[in-house]
Amino acid sequence: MDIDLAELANSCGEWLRGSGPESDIVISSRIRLARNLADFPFISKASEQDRAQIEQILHAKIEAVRAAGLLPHEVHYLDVDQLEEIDRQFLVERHLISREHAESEGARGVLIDGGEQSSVMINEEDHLRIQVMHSGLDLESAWEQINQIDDLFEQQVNYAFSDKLGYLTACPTNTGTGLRVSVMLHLPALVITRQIDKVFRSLQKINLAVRGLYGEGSQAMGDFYQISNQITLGMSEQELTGKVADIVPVLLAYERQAREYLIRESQETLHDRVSRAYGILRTAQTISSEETLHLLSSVRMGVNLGLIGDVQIPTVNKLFVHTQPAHLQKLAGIELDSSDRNIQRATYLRRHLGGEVPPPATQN
Ligand SMILES: Nc1ncnc2c1ncn2[C@@H]1O[C@H](COP(=O)(O)OP(=O)(O)OP(=O)(O)O)[C@@H](O)[C@H]1O
Repeated sequence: MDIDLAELANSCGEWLRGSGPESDIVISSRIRLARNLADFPFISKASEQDRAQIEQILHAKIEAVRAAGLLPHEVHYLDVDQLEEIDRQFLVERHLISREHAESEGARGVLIDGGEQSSVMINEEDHLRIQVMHSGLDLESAWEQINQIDDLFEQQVNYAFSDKLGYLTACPTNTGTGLRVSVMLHLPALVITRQIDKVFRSLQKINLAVRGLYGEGSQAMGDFYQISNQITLGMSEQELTGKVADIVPVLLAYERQAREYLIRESQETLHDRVSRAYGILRTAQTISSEETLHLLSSVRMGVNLGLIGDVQIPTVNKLFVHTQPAHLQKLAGIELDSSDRNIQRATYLRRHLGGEVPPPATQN
């Protein structure tokens, strides 16, 4: 069950594969379920001993299910409490665990499938947080996959469930279905044309949440936005999935209209913005991750609009993640401080975008 994170760093997670329906704008679709064991207190009230016991029980069940050949893919279990900080950060950048899971303390783990489509966090805010991520707009099959994983766990353990309320969760906002359905959208033209706030205000009015690249409380870096349901009670899983799915075509139409407007009204300015971004990424000698995300966003839009021809979307998507701090260090195989990371990031970008890379220094 061992997984080599350095090897994993070389690949790209499923959600950034850059394929699937509407993948020019819809980066990925994610569904997660919050579940708890009936016989233990919620994590907020659990003792260290409870947490350790929950982790042991769930880990043992996973091993049993795996040994019985009931898990569809190759899976890996990681003891998150025992991981180095950089490895935990790496899993956050990969969107396989949340920042809270990386930063909290005590017995906790994560189950990851080899294709990185699914992961199950143990002892996050709830005892179990199951997630499935697919590239592009693909909520239906993500739902089918997560439903199967959920059924598998439900056959093994006794979930906290009330006939009246549904699944019981640590935070009342998740009670009921325990479901969050989200799509990660790339909306640079709505940002440039300053329409994004208006769009988000309308989404909030219909109870949809808008979050940044790393979920709750995170910034909208690289013009990536997650749109998800805010309510989990009083609606079925299908209705909640439909609510998010129904809004996506509307948002796609807005973003496409904004892109057409930019091309029609200010093509030179747009082309200049995209070309400058590409130029900086191909030539910079030192660059922060924030600036990289910002510039890659323009390049991504430029590729989709045919303004840049010699780089593909999967490459750009990969660069969004590979230039994050923990990935850079995993790829380099050494720990780097912030200023060395900026140099390493610039070198990595030049190498992957066809810029000039100096030959390795020779020793006399
Ligand atoms: N569509 C998506 N594609 C890729 N990653 C996603 C997507 N939606 C959410 N994530 C990632 O999942 C993680 C958790 O996100 P977030 O905090 O919004 O949701 P959550 O699991 O519902 O947690 P909470 O209960 O705190 O609301 C974050 O790293 C986030 O970036």
